[in-house]
Amino acid sequence: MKILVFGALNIDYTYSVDHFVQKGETISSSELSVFSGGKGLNQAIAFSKAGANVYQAGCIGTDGKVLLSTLEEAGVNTSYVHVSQEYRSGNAIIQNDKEGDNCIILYGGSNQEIKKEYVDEVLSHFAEGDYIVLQNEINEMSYIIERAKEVGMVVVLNPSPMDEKVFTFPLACVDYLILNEVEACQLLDIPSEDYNEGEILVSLHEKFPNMKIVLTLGSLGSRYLDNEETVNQSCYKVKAVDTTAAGDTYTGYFIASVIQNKSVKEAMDIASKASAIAVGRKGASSSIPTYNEVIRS
Ligand SMILES: Nc1ncnc2c1ncn2[C@@H]1O[C@H](COP(=O)(O)OP(=O)(O)OP(=O)(O)O)[C@@H](O)[C@H]1O
Repeated sequence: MKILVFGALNIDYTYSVDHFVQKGETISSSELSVFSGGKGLNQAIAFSKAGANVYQAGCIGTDGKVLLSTLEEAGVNTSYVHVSQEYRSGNAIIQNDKEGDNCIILYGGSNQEIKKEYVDEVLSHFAEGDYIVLQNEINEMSYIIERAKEVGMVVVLNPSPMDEKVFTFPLACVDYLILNEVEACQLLDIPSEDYNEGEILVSLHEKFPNMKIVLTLGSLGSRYLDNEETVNQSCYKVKAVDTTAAGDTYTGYFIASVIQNKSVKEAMDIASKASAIAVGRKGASSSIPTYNEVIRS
């Protein structure tokens, strides 16, 4: 059984600054850190660390060698990643000030240059029963979902970041929907303050009765609902240092565990343990723990 994570790969340039740059101003940065990111890359790494046989698809520029190295070091198969000669890799310019606040310029770059022929080529290497895992940071999402379903793949969607495009996706083709509370309320078009988690989950199930739904709730844990069972999972207590990639870690570990024939309850438990460890560490993909770290914790 193969898993394909088809999503965005980003180079994050993080500059430490005294204050955010103002209109017309030039400032110096005391430190530059370069990180590999993008929800596609983070989730592929989470799958690999969870012990899954995972392939990455997506498009980078010739400046994106660092992204391939990060993936390969984590054990992700990168042979289907496309290297564009025309576009730069997706990237983010992040200013990080003394108070720890961020201000970000995001450039989609090659992440927004996915071509249908490339999608067809990648999917020709996969078969019925393989899994495809998608987020919402690349173009041609509807085409990818439709084609993956035609191939007979199990479709996992994490509709993040949530925007109007998600409403145009062929959602009837989605088997697993993994999302946080804010994304769920946007998808249901309801104000979050008027509904509790249970009501949100039931409303999602009414709207998408054939999906297996995982609602993540930050430090309040997570909930699962399908036609057969409801499972509530509390989170593992940890001193939160950096919540970046908590959801990506959860998605990778949850689906990897389901594929390893663990029960939903067991999969949620492992995913919660893994994401709590990630929350307790600084960084995005670098904070995702290995399977051994998770079971020993
Ligand atoms: N403060 C925390 N302490 C322990 N576990 C946490 C904490 N925050 C998140 N988690 C775990 O991570 C899971 C996913 O978190 P969350 O619901 O915040 O996802 P998300 O909003 O998609 O995250 P992100 O966008 O930051 O990657 C939660 O269901 C929980 O198990």
